[in-house]
Amino acid sequence: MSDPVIGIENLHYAYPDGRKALDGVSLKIKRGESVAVAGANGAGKSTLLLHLNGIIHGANGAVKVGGLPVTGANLKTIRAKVGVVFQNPDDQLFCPEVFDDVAFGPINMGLAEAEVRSRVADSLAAVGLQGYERRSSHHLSLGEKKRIALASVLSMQPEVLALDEPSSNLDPAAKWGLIQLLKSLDVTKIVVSHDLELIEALCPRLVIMKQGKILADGPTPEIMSRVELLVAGGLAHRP
Ligand SMILES: Nc1ncnc2c1ncn2[C@@H]1O[C@H](COP(=O)(O)OP(=O)(O)OP(=O)(O)O)[C@@H](O)[C@H]1O
Repeated sequence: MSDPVIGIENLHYAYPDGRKALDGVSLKIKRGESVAVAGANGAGKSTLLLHLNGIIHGANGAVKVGGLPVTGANLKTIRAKVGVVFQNPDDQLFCPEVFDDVAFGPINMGLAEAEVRSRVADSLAAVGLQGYERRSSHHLSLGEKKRIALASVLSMQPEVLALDEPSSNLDPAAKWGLIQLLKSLDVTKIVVSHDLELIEALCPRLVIMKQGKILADGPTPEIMSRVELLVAGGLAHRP
């Protein structure tokens, strides 16, 4: 595979308390791909995501974004390239007003005020929440908060969007709205999810993780048809 936008080579990670979360993960993702990462609770999916923009770093070059190793020295560049959207928008939104949350990344990138304003307006329009600039993030519905959290990442115009459980706790209409929105975005996507409907609708490629390792990686329809894999990966259960 030529020039992967994400290249992970034999990544190991244990949390400071010694708990092993990743045990030799290798994964290459091409520009423009939309890849789901699934697996049972505790399989290591979120830990993997946190490595992509260096929230966890220090893996000595095991993770590369556009060929650039994710290290402390490269964090600013890496974070402009990879936007991570957390499962819980309250972990992402911390400003009194929506404008400030969505403007935070562009301001941090040193962009001029006019460019910041235009990026905020464009990102809110992209998530269907035009005119929300002066609303309080903390007084929005969960579906709206998730969209604002996405806008706060889109405003940095990342090359890669990494999303942790984007559909969790959304009602069916909000979930399908989000799927259509994500489908319309022309960026590389890595989507951690247990939601088989979302995976089928959004991601042609599916990676299943188990106990810190990759158990399967291939075309979504093919992997979905292998019940034993879904059971082993904690995505389905036998009665
Ligand atoms: N901050 C932490 N400190 C210690 N161990 C942690 C920490 N965060 C996660 N772990 C452990 O690391 C392993 C992988 O966790 P991780 O959150 O990456 O799994 P996951 O696949 O995202 O699970 P879920 O589907 O429940 O979100 C688990 O055993 C978990 O208990």
